[in-house]
Amino acid sequence: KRISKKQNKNLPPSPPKLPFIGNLHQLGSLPHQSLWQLSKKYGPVMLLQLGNLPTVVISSAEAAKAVMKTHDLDSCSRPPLQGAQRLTYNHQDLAFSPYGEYWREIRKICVLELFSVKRVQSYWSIREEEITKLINSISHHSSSSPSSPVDLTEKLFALTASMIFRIAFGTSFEGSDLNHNRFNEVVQAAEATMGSFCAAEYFPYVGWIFDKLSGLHQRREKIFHELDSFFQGVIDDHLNPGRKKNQQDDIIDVFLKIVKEQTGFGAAILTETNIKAVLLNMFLGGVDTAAITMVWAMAELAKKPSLMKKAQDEVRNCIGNKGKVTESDIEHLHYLKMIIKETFRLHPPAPLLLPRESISHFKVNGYEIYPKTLIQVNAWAIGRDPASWKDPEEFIPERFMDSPIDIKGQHFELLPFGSGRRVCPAIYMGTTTVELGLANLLYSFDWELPSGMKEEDINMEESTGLSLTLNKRTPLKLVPKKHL
Ligand code: HEM
Repeated sequence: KRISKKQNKNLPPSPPKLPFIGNLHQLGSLPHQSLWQLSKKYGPVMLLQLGNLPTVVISSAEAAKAVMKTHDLDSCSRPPLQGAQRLTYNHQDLAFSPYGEYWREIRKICVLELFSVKRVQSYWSIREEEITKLINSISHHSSSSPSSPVDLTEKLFALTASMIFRIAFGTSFEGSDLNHNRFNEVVQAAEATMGSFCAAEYFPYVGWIFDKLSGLHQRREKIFHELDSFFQGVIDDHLNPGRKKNQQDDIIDVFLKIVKEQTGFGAAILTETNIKAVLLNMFLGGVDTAAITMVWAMAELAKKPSLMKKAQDEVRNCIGNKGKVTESDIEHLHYLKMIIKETFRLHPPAPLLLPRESISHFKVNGYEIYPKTLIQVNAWAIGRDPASWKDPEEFIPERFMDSPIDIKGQHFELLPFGSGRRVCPAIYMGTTTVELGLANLLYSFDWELPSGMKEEDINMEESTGLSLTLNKRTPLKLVPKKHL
């Protein structure tokens, strides 16, 4: 109804829709790819009707700049997604909270206190210790069964989960109530239920019935209670005066100090619920994204051994016999940084970023965008746009050799972390993890394909589903040969 009232206005082009579901059936199992195909026909600013939700899809650097820079303030809210509502304590987190006083306050705390360069650097020893554990476990595998492959996907997810766990809670999995596997399962399940098809999102009034029948509602409740009681347990433990404190503040210590010292937090008061909601963002935002990036980078290098060798020569010439790469070495690894940018271009971990919602009326490329429209920026499509990239399907890190393009949201042809007010607040934390992890894998081992496999056999398909992040469909398995 809302759209038909505006029929005489200049709305973005739309593919034909079906009654009731609109364009939902056109999303397919890989929405970013389906939307990319549709954008080739309907243009870089396209209007879809997803059930009840008018949705504008942005698929060019120029249109992304118009939304995320020129009209950032008009478009920087988040839609009140039902999928995320329960798990974020009614959108009291940072990532899904609507634009307003609360979001500004919590974002300020996160940027200044939790994800600042100084804070992230203070956790250097956690990152280095966890990477040393990973290298030791791969070395052990390589000496006990020299020609068998390791599952790098599994190892790298375990690595990033352990790092974030220690940074957030000050203890490792071994010292906690929840074991490693169960914790990973719960985090993956939380992510899946956030991204999964939630009928209530698209069909208000009746959608909840489908969600009850499909079991989505019950699954979400179960995950919510498990995560909530775990987070509460760790917070209670930190509040216990008899607790033996680490030398260094973990994220819960930092938060609890803010709670204790706060005189006022905007109009409201920061509570334990807010802490739990932001902890959830850290796990859902921080574990998968860095692991996925390392997996894709290793898969691309395994497909192109000459690039793998070039990267190894760089890191080995730089580090010599030191035994491991440390964070201060990273600034010298220019080729590695180009590999990471190229990986982000072809495999942005969040291909559609996070959805935005428009707050006021504005125009993009001459088309009208109305308030309360959902906006999806297709970073995956923009990274493959031939208008911005030569040979876009090819993995060529050298394209960044003399290029000013970086990944921090100032160059709209490359947006792995988004841009504008909603840009990822943890870019430094994410890139540091990826750089250090990859550098050590390349320094410590030569990587071979499992016997009988050729480079062209490596499966580069993306995992299907409506998850917010985009993983490689099959695990990456390579044979490590210890270098030193
Ligand atoms: C390689 C690593 C990472 C990538 C590629 C990534 C990507 C993104 C993207 C695309 C967004 C949405 C931006 C937008 O809407 O324009 C985002 C937001 C966010 N990310 Fe990250 N992220 C990474 C690491 C992390 C880490 C390590 C954390 C926390 C520990 C984190 C926490 C968040 C939060 C809280 C938001 C929401 C910000 C807001 O809405 O104000 N991310 N990230």
